[in-house]
Amino acid sequence: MSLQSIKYTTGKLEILDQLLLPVQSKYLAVKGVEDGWKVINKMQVRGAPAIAIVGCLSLAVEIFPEAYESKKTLRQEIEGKLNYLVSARPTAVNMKIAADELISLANELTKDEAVTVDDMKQKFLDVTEAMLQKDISDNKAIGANGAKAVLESSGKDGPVRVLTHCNTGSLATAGYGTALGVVRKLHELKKLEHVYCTETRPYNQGARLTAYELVHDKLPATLVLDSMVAALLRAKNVAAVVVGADRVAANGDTANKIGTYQIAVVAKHHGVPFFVAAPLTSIDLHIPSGDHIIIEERPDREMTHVGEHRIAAPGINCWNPAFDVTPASLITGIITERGVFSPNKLKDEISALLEL
Ligand SMILES: CSC[C@H]1O[C@H](OP(=O)(O)O)[C@H](O)[C@@H]1O
Repeated sequence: MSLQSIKYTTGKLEILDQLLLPVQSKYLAVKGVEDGWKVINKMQVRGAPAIAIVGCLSLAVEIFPEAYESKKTLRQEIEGKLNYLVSARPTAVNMKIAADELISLANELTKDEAVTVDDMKQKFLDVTEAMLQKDISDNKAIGANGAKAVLESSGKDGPVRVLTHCNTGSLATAGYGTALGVVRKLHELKKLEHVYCTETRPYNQGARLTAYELVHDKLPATLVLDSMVAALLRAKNVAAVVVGADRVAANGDTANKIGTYQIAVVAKHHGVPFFVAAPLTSIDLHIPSGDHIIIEERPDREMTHVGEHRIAAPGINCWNPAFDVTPASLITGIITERGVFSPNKLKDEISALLEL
């Protein structure tokens, strides 16, 4: 059983094909940007941070063996290929933020006459490769900040029961995870009584991926159906809900896996604190509210079939949005590597942190 979603050494990138989990653990070679776009679009690799990392590394392995005649040529290659990778999936912002930062870097290096084209290529490789370790360290900080926030909100010193949705662990990131990083930290602190994970139809990130991670780590966990959340919060003394994010708007509205919004509504009804856990690279201060977030719609077949087995009547219409938007009013706190923010203070406090 491997929980390493991404394997990378300079010039070589492989991803764990998550469409085959939990039955088969198979790595796929990603030899360039075309491969990168395809494995992201097909959701063989998924999760906002993992998408950005695999996208950028797919460009790194493509340019590594190449010799470029000029910095202008290399800059054009970097800009064009990164913008193409952003198109693979529209909702998560991490790939877009990484692309914008790397294009800005390429522009700066192009203008710097002291920098050769080989220097520029090496700098691009160094910065993209650093994304792996930074993501893991960010997730460890998210875990620590989130565990503290969950315990404080519970009004007791634990152990606590938490609910999570979709997959936000090592299979959605470079390792450890965001919301599942909070769960892992609670367990490390001996403050996790139990974690409940939803199956997360139709891709089943919860049943296939989160359950896989929880069993691998031997955490006390129970899989529940998406339709069980209301009954669970009424009956099982859940202290908090902790979910991930694909894009957090400036006002704290959050796009996350479909089903998150209704969990937030049920949590509000039952007075259960609802936390979003995400790195700053999932926060998009350029959009004022969740109304501006593009929601990806995926193929009907992801709803009508499980593998090759049809489970829905032929001919029925389907609506398959991959995400929904939870309004900031339903969110207790947004857990990041730099701290936990109230949605209504997010923009001002993140701007101050980043000196925007
Ligand atoms: C740590 S980001 C995980 C985030 O991404 C998932 O979406 P998908 O599996 O479609 O990439 C889901 O929204 C998770 O919360």
